[in-house]
Amino acid sequence: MVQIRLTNTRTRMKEEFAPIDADDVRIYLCGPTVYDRAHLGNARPVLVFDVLTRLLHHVYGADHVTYVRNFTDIDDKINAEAQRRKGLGSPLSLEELITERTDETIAWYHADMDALGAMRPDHEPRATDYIGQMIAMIQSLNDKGHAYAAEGHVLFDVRSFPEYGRLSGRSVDDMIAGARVEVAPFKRDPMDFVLWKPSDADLPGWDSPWGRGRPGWHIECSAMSEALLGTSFDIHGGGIDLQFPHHENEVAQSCCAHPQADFARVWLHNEMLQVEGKKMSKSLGNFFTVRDLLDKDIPGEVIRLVMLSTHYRKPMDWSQAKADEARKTLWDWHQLTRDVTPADSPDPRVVEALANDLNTAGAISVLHGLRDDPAVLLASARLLGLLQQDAGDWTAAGAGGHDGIGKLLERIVAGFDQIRAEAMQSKDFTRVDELKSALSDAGLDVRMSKAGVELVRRADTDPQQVARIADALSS
Ligand SMILES: Nc1ncnc2c1ncn2[C@@H]1O[C@H](COP(=O)(O)OP(=O)(O)OP(=O)(O)O)[C@@H](O)[C@H]1O
Ligand SMILES: [Zn+2]
Repeated sequence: MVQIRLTNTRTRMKEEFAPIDADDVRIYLCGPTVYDRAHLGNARPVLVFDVLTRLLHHVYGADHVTYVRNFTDIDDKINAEAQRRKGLGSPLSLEELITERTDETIAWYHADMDALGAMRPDHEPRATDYIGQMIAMIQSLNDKGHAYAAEGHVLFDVRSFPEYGRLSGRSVDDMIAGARVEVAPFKRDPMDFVLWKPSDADLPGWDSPWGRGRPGWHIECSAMSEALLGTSFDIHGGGIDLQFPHHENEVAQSCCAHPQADFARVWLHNEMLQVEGKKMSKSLGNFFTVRDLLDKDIPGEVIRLVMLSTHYRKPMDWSQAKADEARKTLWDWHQLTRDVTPADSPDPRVVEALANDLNTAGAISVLHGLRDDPAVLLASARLLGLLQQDAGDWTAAGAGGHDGIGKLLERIVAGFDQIRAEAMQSKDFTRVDELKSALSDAGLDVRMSKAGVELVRRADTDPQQVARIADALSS
């Protein structure tokens, strides 16, 4: 059997992976808070865990892996959006508006992650369906002396868990010095964190032994992972930004509630997708969504290849040049593997690369060497979720051809028509001529008539150049 090795954040070592139960390998990924569209950074953990799942399926069998990814559907930002809609005069109740917002966000999330070729997890629990389990866990922490109630809140007492800080490698005192922690008069220690808090009368809340309220974010994942995977499971992951405090707090809760169990044995954290050296994030406002890219006719598969070209533990950024390169590669691979039946098994070097701490970049470079063996190329690429059967535009016949160029052409024609109209007014045709020669260089013939501009593809049409022209016209 292939030996998988993974870098465990908990031990800071690359370890040989040995599942608790090879018949049921259990993994949990912290999923999104469903208040808005996923940005490109949010897609990174999804793709990393998708490749991990595919590898586990390959090694242990698809029926012997359980993959859970939650939806956090309790959040101030969700409430704020519902209140905004109410303010705009919606006849729905606040509760209905909250459900409307979370449902639509989950539908977007599914559509966007599907477009990236990510498999749906086996379970996608919503926090609101596990409130009972959260209350029970908080109660048990309270009973064991790890939590205390104060002013309608229940707080976790970090000083009651000597290992607090081990996952992120910091002592409680260092954390207090370095972190911006919420100081509240009812906290015994500034690092104590909320397990339960009161809810305003007009906002969603649940009855509990501590009054009407709602759970803190961290307890959600502790309760949902236990409910679906048990008190000890194999791999828990997310972006490195979650290591502290979210994952540190999950460890504290779960290990104190079940001192005999391991909680998560391996912690897997992906590095950040960055924009000019900073984490792409909603709060910094330096983000674009997966949907933005898809709408610019960048196929999901191109996004996937770009993301997997960098090892998950390295920061990376997105660039048009990377997308162009990936588009070219995929175009080539799709041509090579058209009508090819995949080989029975992938190239062992691809499996080996992935088994070595998910070395996706290494696996991709092996793929580049498989041009002469399309059947093996196809089987191997599929282990990375590439060249899947339903890869969409690349193989679809029709106006767009094989590479999703159709929509780009529509945009270029619209831009061209406008430039031509302006030129007729000003009698300056420089831009029209420039555009015509750029299009010709990109492998498109331009036909102009009274009815408008028509673009005709030649055999040498270069999809990347066409995409660049379309982008330039719409910017
Ligand atoms: N720039 C990024 N690069 C890689 N992973 C990221 C990035 N930003 C967030 N993530 C990951 O995305 C997942 C969903 O996170 P979450 O829903 O908390 O994000 P968010 O709050 O919408 O995003 P943000 O961090 O931008 O405010 C988490 O696993 C998180 O670690
Ligand atoms: Zn979580």
